[in-house]
Amino acid sequence: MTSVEIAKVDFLDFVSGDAERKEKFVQEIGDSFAEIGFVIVKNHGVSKELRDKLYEASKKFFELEDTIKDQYEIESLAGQRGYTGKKKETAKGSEIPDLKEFYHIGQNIQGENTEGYPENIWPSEVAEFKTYGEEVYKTFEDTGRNLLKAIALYLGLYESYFDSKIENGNSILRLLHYFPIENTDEIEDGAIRAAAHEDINLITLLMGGSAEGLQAQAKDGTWVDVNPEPDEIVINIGDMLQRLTNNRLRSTTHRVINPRKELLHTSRYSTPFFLHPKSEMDLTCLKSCISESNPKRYDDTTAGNYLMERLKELGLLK
Ligand SMILES: O=C(O)CCC(=O)C(=O)O
Ligand SMILES: [Fe+2]
Repeated sequence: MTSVEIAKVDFLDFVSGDAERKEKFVQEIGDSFAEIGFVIVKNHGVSKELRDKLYEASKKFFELEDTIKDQYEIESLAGQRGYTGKKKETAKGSEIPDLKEFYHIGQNIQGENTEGYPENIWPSEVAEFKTYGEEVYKTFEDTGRNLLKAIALYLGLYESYFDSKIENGNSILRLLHYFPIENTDEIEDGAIRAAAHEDINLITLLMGGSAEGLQAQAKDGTWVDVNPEPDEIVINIGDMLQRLTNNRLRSTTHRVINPRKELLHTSRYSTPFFLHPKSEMDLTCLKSCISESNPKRYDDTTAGNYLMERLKELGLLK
């Protein structure tokens, strides 16, 4: 059995202005997304300084008492903004809640057309949370737009194909904390940090797993460790892009496993950015991805309807 390689690429190759480097980048990420659904990217645009600042702010928030954090959990928002408490989210198909808590920051558009986008919630105890959260959100929107340009080229579409579809899209920045477990009696048998799941959105940009644990499932079922360097981010394909490309690009199942017993009492922090389009984006499978050997696998739908369906499955929307 050959081991599966997740491509490591340099984002500067895509924006270098050198056609050959650009073409190589497109091919490498596309092939890796088609094979394992993941790539690792360096020089992605979020500076070390900004990364560190967001991490500090996140740490400061999650170290607050649960009773304070609970004030930022607003049930009517279905987890789309603000805090979601410990052991609340259960992966699709799993019975046991994940060992995590998280905070969601969403799209912030000024003026008209804010329909469907609830306002963000900011914790008054950690003022920097808003400053750095918004800055990382914007940077990831830019990096994500560029990565989608590369993906469009790989698929034979025009480079800016996704631009209008993701402008002011419904993306979410998730500050995640896998909390320390002092005593294994506190956790249900089989509970892990994040049970096996697929992401719902177009692509995910994941920053700064402060500890190991992320694994992606290869086609043959084996679990592959995903361990980027601190200055790299992990990109993976979500279900919306898998659907649009009729499975040509893979939305790979992934999970975060628990550390060994001696390290269970330590935290793990990470920050995924779930890049979503606007709700009206048509997710009908691309004609170029349908063939006799790969017949159309999905019914036509829009991003908005698909998201509702998935949130209901997660028990977040009634
Ligand atoms: O924490 C990680 O490394 C991955 C998180 C993840 O997969 C998710 O929140 O969807
Ligand atoms: Fe995920």
